Amino acid sequence: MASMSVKHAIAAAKKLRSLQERFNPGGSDIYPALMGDEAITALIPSGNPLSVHILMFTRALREQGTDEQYEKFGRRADNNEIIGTFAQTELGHGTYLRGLEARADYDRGTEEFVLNTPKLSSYKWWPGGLGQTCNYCIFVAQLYIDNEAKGMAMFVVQIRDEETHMPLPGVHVGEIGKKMGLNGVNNGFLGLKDYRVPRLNMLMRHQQVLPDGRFVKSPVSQVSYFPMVFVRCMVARQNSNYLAQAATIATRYSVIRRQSPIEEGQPEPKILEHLTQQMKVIPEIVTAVVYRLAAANLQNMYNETAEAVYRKDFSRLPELHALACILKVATSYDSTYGIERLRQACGGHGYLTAGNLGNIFAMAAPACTYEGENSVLYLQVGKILMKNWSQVLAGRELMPSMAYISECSKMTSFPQWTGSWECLLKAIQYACVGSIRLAFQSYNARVQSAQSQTAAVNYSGLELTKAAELHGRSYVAGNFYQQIVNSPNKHQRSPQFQKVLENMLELHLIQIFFRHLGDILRFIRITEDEISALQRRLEEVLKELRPDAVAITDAFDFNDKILSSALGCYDGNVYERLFEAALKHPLNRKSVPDFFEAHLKPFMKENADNAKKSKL
Ligand SMILES: CCCCCCCCCCCCCCC/C=C/C(=O)SCCNC(=O)CCNC(=O)[C@H](O)C(C)(C)COP(=O)(O)OP(=O)(O)OC[C@H]1O[C@@H](n2cnc3c(N)ncnc32)[C@H](O)[C@@H]1OP(=O)(O)O
Ligand SMILES: Cc1cc2nc3c(=O)[nH]c(=O)nc-3n(C[C@H](O)[C@H](O)[C@H](O)COP(=O)(O)OP(=O)(O)OC[C@H]3O[C@@H](n4cnc5c(N)ncnc54)[C@H](O)[C@@H]3O)c2cc1C
Repeated sequence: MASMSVKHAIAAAKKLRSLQERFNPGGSDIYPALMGDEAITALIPSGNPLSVHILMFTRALREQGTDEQYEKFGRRADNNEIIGTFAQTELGHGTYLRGLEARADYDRGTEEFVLNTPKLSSYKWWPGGLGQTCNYCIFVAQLYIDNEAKGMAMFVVQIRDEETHMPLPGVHVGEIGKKMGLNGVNNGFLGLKDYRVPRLNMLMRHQQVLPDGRFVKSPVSQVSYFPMVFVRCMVARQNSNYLAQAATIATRYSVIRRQSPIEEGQPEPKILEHLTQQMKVIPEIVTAVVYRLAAANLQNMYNETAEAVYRKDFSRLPELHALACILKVATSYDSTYGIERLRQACGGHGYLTAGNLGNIFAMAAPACTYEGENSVLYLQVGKILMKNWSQVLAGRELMPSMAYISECSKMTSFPQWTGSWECLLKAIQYACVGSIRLAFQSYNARVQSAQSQTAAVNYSGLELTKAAELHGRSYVAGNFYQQIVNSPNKHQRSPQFQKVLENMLELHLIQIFFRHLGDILRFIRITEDEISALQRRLEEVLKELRPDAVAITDAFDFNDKILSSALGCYDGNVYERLFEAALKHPLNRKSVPDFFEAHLKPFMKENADNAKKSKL
């Protein structure tokens, strides 16, 4: 599987290169070409062993290295002359970066760094492509000068000979073993023993070690985390894609499959006529659209911030960090749970490999873990919300994506309930700000009682993660509302198209309202009749969107090869394709399976003989 994936990945990389030349001739930015990568990524169902090379290794060289270092390493990496990965996580640490054990000791006598993974737990563990594909890596280690810790630093490390691909002396490298999915990625392990690299192999755009050993600190230490921010932004797009693929499959299957008459004596309807089936499938279609739009917004913000960081303007880093965390978490959680809901909506056939929903789930699910485990990132956002609440209390302005927090903080109570879109959106935002206020009271009480900030974060963790989740809902729903209601190109849309978009907005807002009804009722009085009215509107908008479900998913424009699903094929010949896939199964090559003579027949005969004996 690994070699097949590498073969496909190389074909993909060549296509990526051609896309890049088409979209971005001579440019070094891979963004425009990545638009095509969702297709490429989908075409390698066991995962792309070059993903981390493309997304992290090349970008770290460009963004963390000096211009000279880019010329020496980055250009060759961009041109795929060398293949690298991003080796940060260790067997013993993934989340707590300050606990990483790999070390780089500066030897001023030879102007080299001596790299070591001192214990088994210090081994790099997980980096994509590390096991078999890569001959280089960005090695993230704690920097030591005269045995004094200086923080994390990144080093360009060659791990395999470029000609023979043999591991170099002092390098212990290999594959970490089978996973739930992505088994074509050859995630690997890496141990280094007294492995020396020249001083100029430390990426020094933001922090430097001078030949005499003097250390020049980065103006903003967090800029070394920037490669992770980029992938978090990409995860938001990638996972909205996976959800869109699963929604396309389940929608098409739901208008082919007929089951259970709704009226006695009537013919069996398409299962999408059942209201409960509509509630399983249509909200996932809308969620895929909502996150694709949010991810596009985030990508633009990343581009702007990356350019600013390149000019040493770090002012937008905190907001990008907060949004990248919130969207990476929300899209990976909601896509993973949504794909499983869509698999279940396809009944037994959803459980067949030929339906491909299991593989899409296995591709989407690890995004809840990699690039920052989701609950850790929620806590990160919770901490940022606490800082921003202090700003609100001090009457200071907040970053644009948190401006609603200031507005809601000035409201002494929630206005008269109208049930309008603005009302629903404000309700979610108001509940978020109420949760932030409560979390802050708990957190601040702990800090005031002499608990350290870290401990206060831990013991307020449940309220902090709730506030972070509601902030994510507020941001995503607010972005969708703006795109549908206030978009500058709204007038270019046909009235019919605008109506479909507004139905999707109606469904998204009501669905989020019901998902967080408990959180909302904690801060807003809403009567039983007002809630029942929303229930009716939910049923109504599902009915309204039912005729558009297939057209919306067709607009995702996934061809059959990408969906790779007998349930979601464009021609709708589901049963023929399921049967065709079944007949291809190796066990169907013979009428009598080998295990009959070897195992089954003796087993049945032994039981028959014992039965006879017991009768005698
Ligand atoms: C269109 C195309 C379609 C798709 C194409 C294909 C796309 C495919 C995408 C995915 C492909 C698959 C590849 C997967 C590869 C996976 C790679 C990895 O997993 S790499 C390893 C990832 N590891 C992590 O993410 C580690 C998580 N831990 C952390 O980030 C940090 O430890 C922490 C944030 C949890 C804690 O940070 P720390 O510094 O230890 O402490 P503080 O929390 O106190 O933070 C201090 C200070 O820094 C600020 N901060 C933290 N992080 C950042 C950041 N990233 N950027 C900016 N600022 C940051 C934080 O807010 C604090 O600020 P302060 O003002 O001091 O309060
Ligand atoms: C498919 C895949 C690909 C990957 N690719 C790469 C790669 O290319 N390069 C790379 O460097 N890494 C890679 N990783 C590793 C990934 O980044 C880590 O797995 C991730 O950062 C989580 O760290 P961990 O595995 O140590 O989990 P842990 O941090 O040990 O998490 C275990 C549990 O502890 C909890 N926890 C941890 N810290 C806290 C805290 N402060 N507060 C509350 N709870 C906490 C977590 O929430 C979680 O529930 C990959 C992982 C996967 C699954």
